[in-house]
Amino acid sequence: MKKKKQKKSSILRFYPYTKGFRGNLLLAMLTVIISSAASYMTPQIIRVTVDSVINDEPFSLPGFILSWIESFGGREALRSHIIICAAAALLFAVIAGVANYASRMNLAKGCEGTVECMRNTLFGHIQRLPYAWHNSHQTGDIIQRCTQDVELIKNFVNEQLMTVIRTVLAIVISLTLMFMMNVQLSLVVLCFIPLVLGYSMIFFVLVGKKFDQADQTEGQLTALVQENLTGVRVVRAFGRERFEIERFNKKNQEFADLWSHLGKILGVDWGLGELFAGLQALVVIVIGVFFVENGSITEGEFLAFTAYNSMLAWPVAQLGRVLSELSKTSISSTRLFDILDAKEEQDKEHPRTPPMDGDIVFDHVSFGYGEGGEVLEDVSFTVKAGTTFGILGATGSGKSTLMYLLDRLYELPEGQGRITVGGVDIRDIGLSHLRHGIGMVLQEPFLFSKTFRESIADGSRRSDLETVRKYARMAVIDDAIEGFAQGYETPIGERGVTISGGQKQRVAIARMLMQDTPIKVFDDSLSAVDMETDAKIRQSIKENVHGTTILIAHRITTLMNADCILVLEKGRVAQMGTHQELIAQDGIYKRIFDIQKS
Ligand SMILES: Nc1ncnc2c1ncn2[C@@H]1O[C@H](COP(=O)(O)OP(=O)(O)OP(=O)(O)O)[C@@H](O)[C@H]1O
Repeated sequence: MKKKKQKKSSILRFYPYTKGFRGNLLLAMLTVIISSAASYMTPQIIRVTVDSVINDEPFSLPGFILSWIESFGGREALRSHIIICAAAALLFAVIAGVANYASRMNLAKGCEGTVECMRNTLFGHIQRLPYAWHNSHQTGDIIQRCTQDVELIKNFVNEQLMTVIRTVLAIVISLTLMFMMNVQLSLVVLCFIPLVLGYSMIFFVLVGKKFDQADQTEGQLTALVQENLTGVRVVRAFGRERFEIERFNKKNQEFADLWSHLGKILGVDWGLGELFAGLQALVVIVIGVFFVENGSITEGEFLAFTAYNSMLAWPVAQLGRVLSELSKTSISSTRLFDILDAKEEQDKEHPRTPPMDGDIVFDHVSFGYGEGGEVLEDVSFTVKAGTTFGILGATGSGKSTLMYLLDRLYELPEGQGRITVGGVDIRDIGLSHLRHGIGMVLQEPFLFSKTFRESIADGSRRSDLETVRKYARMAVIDDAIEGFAQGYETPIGERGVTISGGQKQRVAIARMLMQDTPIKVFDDSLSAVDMETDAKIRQSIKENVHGTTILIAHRITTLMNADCILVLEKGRVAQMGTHQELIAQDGIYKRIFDIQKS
């Protein structure tokens, strides 16, 4: 089999997200070069001051600087105005400072803009990913990828990439200047670079496992808190507080131990880093003094040399850390591009937009979710336009799967039957058109954190109170909402009032009814309301609602008035007919009816 081209974490893949901020990023790079170059000029000023201003060595400077010094009065003028040398050092320090500021500012703007663009793209992409993809990925993991992984990449560019650029510049600029001053002493410094770099990289690769462990423990700690808060009711009901506190304390202790252990290891690294730097300085000083004595280098050059040597030590050690952290960033970018590479839901090239008020036909439909085998086997039935169609079946018989397929939350593969609405295969219908034509209320509906009025009007063009109340009355929830102090303006959800499962279902029913879709699906959505309210809602829907209605339920009373009832058994059609026809047969429907009647 041809191997799929691996392109997941290539750095070039970030390029499109920099659009609009490339100028800032480029400026950041240019100014960091200026800042680095300026800061490496100070040792040169010291060298010239010592050798050619204080002592009598000839000036070793580019021609244009020499002619400027001559026009000013030469060596003597500088000697009597030594402040000029100090001012030159200050000037370069100011240039370095201003360039550094410009670099930081542009980098922050460029990075934030790029990351904002990435987050928007990610979020938009996730909205368009198939439901199957969402079902096969953990929500917590997706959130972590969109937040922490994006942040890690941002920090890498913001901090570490700049460290790489600065260090490479430091090595190139200072070594060039050092080689220009003395080749032998430069070679001594050069020998230390791979040593410090290698040590630092090996150290951080070894310690990297501990960092991963600390990350994982942090994730577990967060998950533990999240689980505890979500399941607070169970914790209280079962008196698990002490157990939960002990569990948290244990994990927290593990986390703290890991970090204090890491602190010790990092302390060793800092200590060894200082030792390396000291050793390097010692060698340069000993050899340098020897060279000064035998006249190989001047005093000024020696001073400049020691300055460059100490300026190099720390960035080189940092570079080792950054290079070893690159693998962490590359894991994060692979995790991000895993999401971005997932295929979005797609329409056919010329999607059709037929009226959605026709017959719904399931024609020899078979479907399985993957490894678990077939969930639906050769299912065929017709829901006549404008009628109420009931679906009854045991738990796991495939009732919801039928609706997922109708809404194309899962795509029915070619060759496994057809589903049509008004004679048009749903695979040919535009996704948005199809879903706008089908309203669905699930057994455990999700309500956003809004007021009752906003929740019911969600997705509809109108949101005036009178219209909202009309649909709330249909869903038999109006009285309950009016019972709250703020009525329809009462916020629900995390920051608002907590409502019962049955109230939630009825708000969701009102929301779906208000969208007034030609097809309405109630997927076990009356399961949490009492029998009396169930009957009232069905009566109200019968009187007020037009279009095709599909009712999925376990209770026969919920379905018995439907125009046609399908009985599903282990993914197959077991029976189909009206309530009267079905109770007249000796089948599963009658058995359930008898059980529920008694
Ligand atoms: N996303 C999924 N991935 C894999 N298997 C699934 C998925 N969703 C459902 N199933 C399996 O498919 C079968 C049918 O599930 P489905 O939800 O359609 O049944 P149901 O009749 O609606 O059940 P219930 O009455 O409990 O809601 C079950 O065995 C279930 O475990």
